[in-house]
Amino acid sequence: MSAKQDYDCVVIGAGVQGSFTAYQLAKHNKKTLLLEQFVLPHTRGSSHGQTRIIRRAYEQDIYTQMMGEGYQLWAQLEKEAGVTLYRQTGLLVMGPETSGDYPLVKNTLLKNKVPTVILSRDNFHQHIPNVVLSEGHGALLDVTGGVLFADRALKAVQDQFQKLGGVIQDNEKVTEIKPGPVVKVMTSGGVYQARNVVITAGPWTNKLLAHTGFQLPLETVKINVCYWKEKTPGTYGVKQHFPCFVVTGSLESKEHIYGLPSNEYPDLVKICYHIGSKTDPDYRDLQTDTSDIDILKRYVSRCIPGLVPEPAVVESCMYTLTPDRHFVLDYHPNYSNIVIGAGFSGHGFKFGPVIGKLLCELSLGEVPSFDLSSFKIRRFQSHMKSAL
Ligand SMILES: Cc1cc2nc3c(=O)[nH]c(=O)nc-3n(C[C@H](O)[C@H](O)[C@H](O)COP(=O)(O)OP(=O)(O)OC[C@H]3O[C@@H](n4cnc5c(N)ncnc54)[C@H](O)[C@@H]3O)c2cc1C
Ligand SMILES: O=C(O)[C@@H]1CCCCN1
Repeated sequence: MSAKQDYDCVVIGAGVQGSFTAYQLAKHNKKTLLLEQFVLPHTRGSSHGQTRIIRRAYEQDIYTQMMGEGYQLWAQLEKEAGVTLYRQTGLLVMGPETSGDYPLVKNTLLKNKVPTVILSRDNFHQHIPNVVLSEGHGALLDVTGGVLFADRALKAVQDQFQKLGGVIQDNEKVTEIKPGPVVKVMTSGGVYQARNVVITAGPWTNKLLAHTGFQLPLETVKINVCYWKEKTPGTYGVKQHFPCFVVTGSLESKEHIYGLPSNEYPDLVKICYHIGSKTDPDYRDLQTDTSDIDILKRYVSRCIPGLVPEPAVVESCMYTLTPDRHFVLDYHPNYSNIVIGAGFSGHGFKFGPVIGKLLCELSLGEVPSFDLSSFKIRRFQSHMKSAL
C-alpha cells in the first residue's frame, strides 16, 4: 500500500454530484482528490447515458428557484469547456388537471414567472402532433425545458476539475473511512488523509456510511431505460421540435411516465417509467422485474401512436430514493467535516452544478446559497437507525 497522501478534501464518487463538488472545491483553490471505484467513464451508477431532462417545472418552489441558477451554471460550464451541453426542446407536462402534481407544477411555474405556455385541449394537437392527451389531463410547456447531454457533461466537468489541478483516481474503491479531525480514507490502491470529506456515492451511500456508524433511509431501485422505434423516422425527433415530456401521477392514476425526443439513437425515443424495483447496486443485473415495461407498452400504444409499442433497446440505471424524494445535502450527524450529498431520487442530474456549489459551501463551512432545510438529515428522525 502506498504512503499516505494529504488533501484539503477527498470527494468519494465521481458521478455528476461528486464531479461538480470536486470542481467547485478546486475552483476555491482546495487541494482536492476525487475517488471513483470504477474505471471512468462507466455505466454502473446513476449518471451515465447520453441524455437527461432539464426543467424548472416542479411542485416545490425551492427546485424551481435552484434551477434558476442551475441554467446559468450549466451555461458557464459550456463556455469554459467549449462544448454544448444543453438543447432547448421545451418540457411538456401532462397530468390530471385538478388533482395530483399537475396543478402544483402549474402554480409553481406561474408564481416564479417561468416562461410557460398553457395548452388547451383544442390547441394541443397544433403544438404536439402525434400524442394523445388523456381524458381529464391538462397540458403545459415549460419553455426552457430541454435535454442535457449527460455523458458529455460529466466528461466536461471532470476535465475542468483536472485543469484546475484536481486529481481523479478512478478504479480505486474506498474500503474504509476513519473519521476524526483529519479523516483517513483507505482505498483499494492507497491511503489518503483530508480535513474534509464529501460522500457522493449514489446508490452505494449507505455502504460507505456504514464505516461511520450511520445509515440513511435510502432505497435503491433499478429503472429500465427503454427506447421505442418511430414508425415514421423523425416523427418525434429533436429536429421536429418534439419536446421532452412528463406525465404526472395522481392517487388514482399512477402513470409517472417521461420521455425525451429521438436523438441519441437514430429514430428511437426514450420513454421510461419513474417507479423501479428494489435492487442492490452491486447486483442490479439480477433485478429482472419488467412490470414497468408492461405499463409503458400500454401507455405508448394508447398515447404515442407513432411508436412501435415494444421497446427496441432496454438499458438500465438506478435511482437512490429518500422517503420524501427530496435530496440529502447536509453534514454527517456525528462528524462535521464529513458532508453527504445523496438521495437524488431520480431527479438530481439537472441540479449537478448547483449541488456541487452547495456541497462545496457546506464543506468550506460557508452559509449555503439556498435554504437547505428541506434537505436536512434530521427530517428522517423516525426512520434512522445506527449501523453500530
Ligand atoms: C433512468 C434515469 C433517468 C433519469 N433522468 C433524469 C432526468 O431526466 N433529469 C435529472 O435531472 N435527473 C435524472 N435522473 C437522476 C440523475 O441521473 C441522478 O440523480 C444523478 O445521476 C445522481 O448522481 P450521483 O452522483 O448522486 O450518483 P452516481 O452517478 O451513482 O455516482 C456515485 C458514484 O460513486 C461511486 N462510488 C460508490 N461507492 C464508491 C466507493 N466505495 N469508492 C469509490 N467510488 C464509489 C460510484 O461508482 C458512482 O460513480 C435520472 C436517473 C436515471 C437512473
Ligand atoms: O428529473 C427529471 O426531470 C426527470 C423527470 C421524470 C423522471 C426522471 N427524472
